Amino acid sequence: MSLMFGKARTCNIVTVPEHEPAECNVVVLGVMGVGKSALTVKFLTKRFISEYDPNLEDTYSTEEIVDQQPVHVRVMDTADQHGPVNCERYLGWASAFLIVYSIESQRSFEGCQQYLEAVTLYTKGLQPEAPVLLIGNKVDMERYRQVSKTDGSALASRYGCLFFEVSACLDFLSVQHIFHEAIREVRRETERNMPMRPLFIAEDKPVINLSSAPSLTACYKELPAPATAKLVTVKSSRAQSKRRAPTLTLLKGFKIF
Ligand SMILES: Nc1nc2c(ncn2[C@@H]2O[C@H](COP(=O)(O)OP(=O)(O)OP(=O)(O)O)[C@@H](O)[C@H]2O)c(=O)[nH]1
Repeated sequence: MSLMFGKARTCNIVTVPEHEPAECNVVVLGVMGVGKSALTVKFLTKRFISEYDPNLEDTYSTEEIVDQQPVHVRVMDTADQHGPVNCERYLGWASAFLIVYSIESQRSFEGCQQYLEAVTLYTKGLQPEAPVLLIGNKVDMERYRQVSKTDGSALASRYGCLFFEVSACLDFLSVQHIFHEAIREVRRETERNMPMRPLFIAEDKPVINLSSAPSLTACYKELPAPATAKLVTVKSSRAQSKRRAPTLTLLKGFKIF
C-alpha cells in the first residue's frame, strides 16, 4: 500500500481489507430433543451430555480461533416449547443460526422447516444477512434413520443454507467444524457488505513557495498512520435468557461421558 508521503492529494481514498468480526452470536434452534444442548455442550467442552433439562435456555461464551483469527463466540441454546412463536429474543441478536433436526425423527425434520421459514423471513433483505446452517443430528442412529441425507440437502438448498449431518456423541471435530463454518459464513457475509472505507483523506494543500519555506520537511503535515486492523463487532445487542450469568457450571447436574 502506497501512502504517497510528501505529495498533497485530493480525496485520495484507499480501501483496506475487510475486518473480521470480533464477536459472533450463534443461535441453536430446533424442536425438543433433537440435540441442541448436546451439540452446544460438545462444542464448548468436547463432551457429550446424555441428561439434560429440557426447559433450560442459556447463552454461553467461548473464545475461538478460526482461521488464525480470534473470535468471541456466544452460543444461545434455545428451549422453544412451542416452536418459533417468540423468536424476538434471538432474531435480532443472532449473527448465525444453526437449525437442528434429528435424522431419526421425521417430525423434527418437519419442525425445523418452521424455523427455517421464521428465520429466513426475518433475515431476508438484511445486510449483512445472518447465515443459516441446517444440521441433521444423531447420525450415530443410522439404523433408525427417517430423514434421508438427500431430503436434508434438498431442504437446505431450498432455503439457501449450508447443510451438515453430525452426531453430538461422536467426534468433537465434526461438531466444532459446524460452529466454525457458521463463523466463517458470518465473516464472508460481513465482508460482502462492508462498504469501501477511506483509509485517509488528505486535504488540499496551498501551493508552497519553496523559496520562502524554511524547509521541505516542515511543509507537509505528517499523514496519520494507517488504521491498524481492528476487529469489529457484528452484533452488540444482548441476548435474553431465562437464566442469568450463564456459565458452564450449569453442567454440574449433567451426566458427562
Ligand atoms: N444418539 C444420540 N443421542 C443424542 C445426540 N444428541 C443428543 N442426543 C440425546 O438426545 C436427547 C435430547 O438431547 P438434547 O441435547 O437435550 O436435545 P435438545 O434439542 O436440547 O432438547 P430440548 O432442550 O428439550 O429442546 C438426550 O437424551 C441426548 O442424550 C446424538 O448425536 N446421538
